[in-house]
Order: sequence, then C-alpha cells, then structure tokens
Amino acid sequence: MSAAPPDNDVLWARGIVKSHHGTPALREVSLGIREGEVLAVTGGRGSGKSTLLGCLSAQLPVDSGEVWFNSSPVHTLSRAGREKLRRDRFGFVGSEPHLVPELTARENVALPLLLAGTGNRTAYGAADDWLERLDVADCAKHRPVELLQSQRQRIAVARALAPLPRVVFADDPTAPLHREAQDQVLRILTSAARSHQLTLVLATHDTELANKYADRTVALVDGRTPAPPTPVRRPATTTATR
Ligand SMILES: Nc1ncnc2c1ncn2[C@@H]1O[C@H](COP(=O)(O)OP(=O)(O)OP(=O)(O)O)[C@@H](O)[C@H]1O
Repeated sequence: MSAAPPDNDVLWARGIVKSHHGTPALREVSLGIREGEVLAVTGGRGSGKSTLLGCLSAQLPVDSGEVWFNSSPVHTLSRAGREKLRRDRFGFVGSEPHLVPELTARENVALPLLLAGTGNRTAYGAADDWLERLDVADCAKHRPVELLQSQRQRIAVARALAPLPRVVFADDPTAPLHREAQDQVLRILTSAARSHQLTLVLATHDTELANKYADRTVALVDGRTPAPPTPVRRPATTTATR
C-alpha cells in the first residue's frame, strides 16, 4: 500500500500511465493540485492534456498509477463510483459548450442542479445569478441556436459553476473564441473560481493565457512532465465578478 497524498492537495496523482487503444498518452505523470489553486496544464497537440484531465476527473480509468481526490483513492473506484464522484464534486467545461438545444440558457444552467435534486426556486435562482455574473443575463430566455458562440460558452461556464463543484476541469475552454472573448471567459472563470475557493484545472496549448490566468503551470510533452512545475505570478485581481 502506498503513502496517502499530502493533506492540502485536493487532487494528487502518482505515476499515471494511460494509453488509448495501444497509443501511449500519459507516461508516468505525477502531480499535486492544492485546494483553491488555478492550475494550467499546457502542451502542444496530442501531448496528453485531455487525457490527463480525463484521468484526474474520473472520466477515464488509469492503466496504472494512482489518482486521489480529497485523500480518497479514485483509481480503485468502480465505474459507478467514478460517475457519482464526477456528478457530486466536479464541474466540466470543454471547447464546445454542448448545451441542450431544446432548453433555454436559463434551463441549461439550472439543469445540473435540478438533476441533483435541488428545488426549482433555488436552481433557477442560482442559474439567474450565474448568468448575470457571466454577463449573459440577457440570454436567459434564448435557446442555444439563437446565441453567439461566445455567449454559449459563457453559459457552459455558468452551468459548470452553478452547483459550486469542488473542482472545475476546463479543457481548452476558449479554443473556438476570438482573443478578446478568450480573455473575457478566462478572466470570469478564474475570478469566479477564486472568489468561491473552487479548484480549477485548465488545459490549454496557449502558454500566454496560462501564464496570465493560472497560479501555476504544468507542461506536458509527449505524455510526460519533463520539467518541474513552474510557479507563475498570481494575477492581482482576485475579486468576485459581481
Ligand atoms: N480516443 C482516442 N483514441 C485513440 N487515441 C487517442 C484518443 N484520445 C487521445 N488519443 C491519443 O492520445 C495522445 C494524447 O491525446 P490528448 O487528446 O490527450 O492530447 P491533447 O494534448 O489534449 O491534444 P489536443 O490539444 O489536440 O486536444 C495523442 O497521441 C492522441 O492521438
């Protein structure tokens, strides 16, 4: 039996190995993520960023190695156990918003709360609150098809943050956006995470954005972390967005 992870790491991984149909994606990756930290995972195309986020967020089982969340093992959980962990504790934002097309923006944001058993009044109240924080309150009654890509992506961020998960995983969340919209989405995402003490794990190939918004970066090259994590300065702005 291995040693338990450090107490102040909300997520901790040791020696993760993961292949996709025989193609190695992660080769012995180890890292710790502190409570409330904004960590950027950087690297070029195919370096293993999505696979690492998938393993840390219990979406993908590891081939070998260990993943711990809050000092509990994730790598030994069953599929159902991993699903429950994801549903109860984690939030996700991808490069595509994947909103439910039949629902309005407000209904999309409220949906995870309603599915978790939150009452209508509280769920829709939280949805209104987060849509306002993300500056898309005027989109509340519109369906995704009626909205701009940048608006849809902000709604996806609101949907991920509304249940106040312990950890938010954002996999290239600004990939389809223009520079100005990229900055805006990342500014809101990171300041909302900081003001609510949420841990944020952000995958991006854009080192400039990573250095600007993350507390720390971990670079992946060909499924490995070749250098120790580099501390970067924490942005001066840490205030809430409302
Ligand atoms: N479902 C899959 N089936 C087969 N190979 C895969 C699969 N997913 C990822 N890979 C391979 O695993 C390696 C790591 O991929 P991954 O998507 O994790 O990298 P990435 O850094 O997120 O890349 P990108 O920036 O392009 O999204 C690559 O060689 C990729 O081709």
